[in-house]
Amino acid sequence: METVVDASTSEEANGSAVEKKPTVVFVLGGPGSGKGTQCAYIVEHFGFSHFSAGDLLRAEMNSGSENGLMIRSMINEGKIVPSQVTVNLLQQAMEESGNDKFLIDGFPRNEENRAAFEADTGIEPAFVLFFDCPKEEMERRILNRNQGREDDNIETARKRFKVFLESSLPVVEYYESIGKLQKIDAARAIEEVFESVKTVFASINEKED
Ligand SMILES: Nc1ncnc2c1ncn2[C@@H]1O[C@H](COP(=O)(O)OP(=O)(O)OP(=O)(O)O)[C@@H](O)[C@H]1O
Ligand SMILES: O=c1ccn([C@@H]2O[C@H](COP(=O)(O)O)[C@@H](O)[C@H]2O)c(=O)[nH]1
Ligand SMILES: [Mg+2]
Repeated sequence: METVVDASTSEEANGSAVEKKPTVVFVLGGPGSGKGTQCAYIVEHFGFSHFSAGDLLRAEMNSGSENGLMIRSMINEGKIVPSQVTVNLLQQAMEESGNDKFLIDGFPRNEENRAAFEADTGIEPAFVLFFDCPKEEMERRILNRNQGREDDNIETARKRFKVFLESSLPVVEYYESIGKLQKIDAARAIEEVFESVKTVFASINEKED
């Protein structure tokens, strides 16, 4: 199994060099909960590279690749693209970034995604941010987004909410069960949400110092 790693190494007590794994934070939350919006602020303040799995899939869909049609059909139905496609795109983006701190937004979407990422990269997240937001608010945000996304319509949004409840929430619950979940009330103004996010990242930085 290939491990995605930063080129840097650290010395073990016996003097042998060991690969230093990148820091990964998964950013989860329902459709329209504000993941992308908050990730942009985190990048500015804390030096992470941000990869939205949905954005990577949309870019792949528009690139004319052999997976393009399959990805478009899955996105328009609100379904989860096979893990290997998404994990490969994430691995490639991480490798090309030259960074060793990553925000992975909107992934893992289900248990299979979670297991595939861990198996292929050997990386477990340092922690998981979860943006908790009522469905009515997420629906309002999606329908007002106006970024030309084909899946921002009421019919697909409802399918995405259903998939979120059935497949993605169990992943959130898993991370809660192992003590890695940082839950944020996302039903507030953008700046207020970011105040809570900042507290989480600041306390993690303190622990590392
Ligand atoms: N706290 C907030 N209050 C009001 N509007 C917000 C807030 N956060 C984000 N928005 C707006 O809601 C819309 C959805 O936000 P964003 O794209 O960040 O969500 P997302 O979780 O990445 O959604 P998706 O899962 O569909 O990619 C955007 O138009 C954004 O400007
Ligand atoms: O890991 C992933 C992430 C996304 N998808 C598909 O893309 C759309 C849109 O995702 P956003 O995070 O809202 O940008 C999502 O509904 C899925 O169809 C995916 O399959 N796997
Ligand atoms: Mg997004």
